[in-house]
Amino acid sequence: MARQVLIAGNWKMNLNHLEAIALVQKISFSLPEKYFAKVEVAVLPPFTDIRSIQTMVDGDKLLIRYGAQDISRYDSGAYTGEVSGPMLAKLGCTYVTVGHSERREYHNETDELVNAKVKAALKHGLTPILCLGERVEVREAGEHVPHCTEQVIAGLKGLKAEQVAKVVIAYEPVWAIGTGKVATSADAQEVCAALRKTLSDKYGDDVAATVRVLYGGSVKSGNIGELVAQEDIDGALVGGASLQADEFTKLCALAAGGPLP
Ligand SMILES: O=C[C@H](O)COP(=O)(O)O
Repeated sequence: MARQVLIAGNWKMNLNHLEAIALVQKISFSLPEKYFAKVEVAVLPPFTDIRSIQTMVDGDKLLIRYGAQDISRYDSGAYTGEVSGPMLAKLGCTYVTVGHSERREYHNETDELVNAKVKAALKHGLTPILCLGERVEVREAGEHVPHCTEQVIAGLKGLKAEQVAKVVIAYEPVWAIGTGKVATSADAQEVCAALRKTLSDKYGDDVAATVRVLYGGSVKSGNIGELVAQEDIDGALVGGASLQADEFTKLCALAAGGPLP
């Protein structure tokens, strides 16, 4: 079964709500409609921008999707600073990243918490983008494949096969994030194929054939073509390059097979 390419722009902690409106407008109006049929394009802004984007997407019937960068494991209650699944669902979010390496590192997120957040997203009809990837020392030790397959098993623990089929996985080697050091397409394919094999072994071939596996880490218009040409890479989670309208639009067009708009 053909998996639709997904290009998701993770804005991280950048752009206020006015800047968000300007960027989404630019992307939506510079990427012709035919590209949206070939590639699913999403942005993942800070929480404070989501309502503004929802209003614009609904009002102008834009084809771009959007989501959040994190979700609480809890639905409501005394959890200061948290944002819940029901709140994100009400804002029309499609996606939510879970377990990004920056949250694992700076907010001490464990596999157990990441797993709880994946479940919270699914419970509220959001698609979790489960992020995982190895640090440089793990890669240098040649342990990157088992490291990543263990992370995916932990992140999906307790889910039924039909729930796993709804998840997006993002392989992001930590050493390639924001560094300009992109993994070679062969390196990325090696891990993405191993992740798919793990899904197949645990949940069956149909699930493995359905789940989209993205690559993330210094993705740009210059390398997206080669990455999405790999058999097991179904798109990209894009950081820095998603903050520039021209570059992100070009990247999405190339992921769709071009030509450039
Ligand atoms: O979520 C996105 C990744 O952390 C990649 O960021 P980057 O494209 O700036 O390397």
